[in-house]
Amino acid sequence: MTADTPVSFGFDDAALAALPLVYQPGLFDGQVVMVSGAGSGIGKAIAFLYARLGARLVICGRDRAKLDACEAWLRRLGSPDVLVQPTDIRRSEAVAQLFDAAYQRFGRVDVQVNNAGGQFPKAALDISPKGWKAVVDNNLNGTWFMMHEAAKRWRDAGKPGSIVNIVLTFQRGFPGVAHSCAARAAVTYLSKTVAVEWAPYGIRVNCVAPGVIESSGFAHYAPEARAKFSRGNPMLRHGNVQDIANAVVYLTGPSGDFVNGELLNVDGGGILWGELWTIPKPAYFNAGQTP
Ligand SMILES: CCCCCCCCC/C=C/C(=O)SCCNC(=O)CCNC(=O)[C@H](O)C(C)(C)COP(=O)(O)OP(=O)(O)OC[C@H]1O[C@@H](n2cnc3c(N)ncnc32)[C@H](O)[C@@H]1OP(=O)(O)O
Ligand SMILES: NC(=O)C1=CN([C@@H]2O[C@H](COP(=O)(O)OP(=O)(O)OC[C@H]3O[C@@H](n4cnc5c(N)ncnc54)[C@H](OP(=O)(O)O)[C@@H]3O)[C@@H](O)[C@H]2O)C=CC1
Repeated sequence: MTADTPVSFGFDDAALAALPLVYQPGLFDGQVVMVSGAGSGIGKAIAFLYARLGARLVICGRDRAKLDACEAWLRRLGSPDVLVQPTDIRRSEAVAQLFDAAYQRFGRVDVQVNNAGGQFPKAALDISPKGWKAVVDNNLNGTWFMMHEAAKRWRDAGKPGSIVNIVLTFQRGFPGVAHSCAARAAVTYLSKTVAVEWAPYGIRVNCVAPGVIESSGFAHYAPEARAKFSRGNPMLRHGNVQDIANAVVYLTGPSGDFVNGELLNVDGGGILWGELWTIPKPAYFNAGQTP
């Protein structure tokens, strides 16, 4: 491989579409599932799986070309209908338009998966005010606009619903991504709070925390950091995007009917053992060690 060779991470679309199913086909027949960030990585895997289980899909992200490519697969995989609506989740008016379009087309939304998000690796001391705001806006405010809009419409229509927010394993802190750690912890406790407030409306709210999942998101990290990712958990390997998709379906299907306000770590035990550096590991932590 040369420096110019494009690197891709995770399954290609054909491989993703052919993974073995652990759920019954038809499980989501008649239901409408909204997935943000469905044009790539984990979000695409989630959308593919719901399509294979019979759901109609509403997919959003900022990049229409990626969403259009995904739509073609979703139809091929068995989704009876798909709405593509490019949306920046940070813009509350765009989120409202997304819901207007979804209700106009399908008259309902049953499941919302807030997967869109991300960050850049940087030592906390070096994060600029603009960079901090961009990450918090994307991951906390954007997710909130989506959840809020979904829940208002369910309450007004007297219909139940289920939300899953994709966060990250923030529980031990996360050196190199302080902005995202703060935002995802906030989303998790926001979710626990509204899981109670919205229970009277039949709305469940849960979170999934991926550990290191080999996906298109890897491209945002330095090769030196990536090379060590697989050693960041007791299983000494990456997870894959289907691990996360299966967890999301578990929470939103009949299997998750009595699960509410929960955070499900899908990380190979990474919060219990192992270290992950998205920035170079400071020499301080190697002091006194023999090579
Ligand atoms: C966590 C799990 C680990 C897990 C540990 C190991 C596993 C890793 C595997 C992957 C984990 C993932 O989460 S993968 C998911 C990764 N995917 C993503 O991050 C995609 C989504 N990310 C984004 O859209 C962006 O990067 C995001 C940070 C949110 C900002 O988007 P915006 O378009 O609003 O922002 P921009 O206009 O580009 O930039 C705004 C400011 O942000 C700062 N900024 C933005 N990108 C920057 C960069 N690469 N390096 C420095 N600074 C940057 C600058 O200050 C910018 O100001 P100016 O300088 O003035 O312009
Ligand atoms: N892969 C991993 O190991 C881990 C991933 N995660 C989280 O999982 C989620 C998916 O990541 P992954 O698939 O790996 O990486 P990707 O970079 O492939 O996915 C991020 C997705 O979010 C969308 N997105 C980002 N910002 C916005 C926005 N403002 N409005 C709408 N869509 C947006 C992007 O779409 P577009 O480009 O079209 O805007 C893209 O499809 C992210 O929240 C990520 O932080 C958490 C822990 C670990």
